[in-house]
Amino acid sequence: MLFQVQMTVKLPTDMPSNQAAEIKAKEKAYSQELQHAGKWRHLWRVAGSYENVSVFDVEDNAELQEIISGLPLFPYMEINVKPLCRHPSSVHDGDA
Ligand SMILES: O=C(O)CC1=CCC(=O)O1
Repeated sequence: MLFQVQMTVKLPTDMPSNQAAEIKAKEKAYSQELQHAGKWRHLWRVAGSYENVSVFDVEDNAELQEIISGLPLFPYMEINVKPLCRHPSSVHDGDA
């Protein structure tokens, strides 16, 4: 199942920079592991904001929830999830 997930990062302005850097490093490692595993299929920066648009390929809603709630930045993000299905005019296979 494919999902578009939009994540907007809102770190507290008073968070010490070393703590922020540590969380971001953990987030990077976590996301790269999932990208290598094929679960996190796309990761795009929204130009001009601390926000990304991602596409996840997961078994079900429960797996998506597990992945998202495990994000090190999860406590500091607004997250919007949209289920995706194949567009009838797409020339690509259903594999996104
Ligand atoms: O910087 C972001 O958009 C948050 C994020 C998600 C995966 C990652 O490595 O950073």
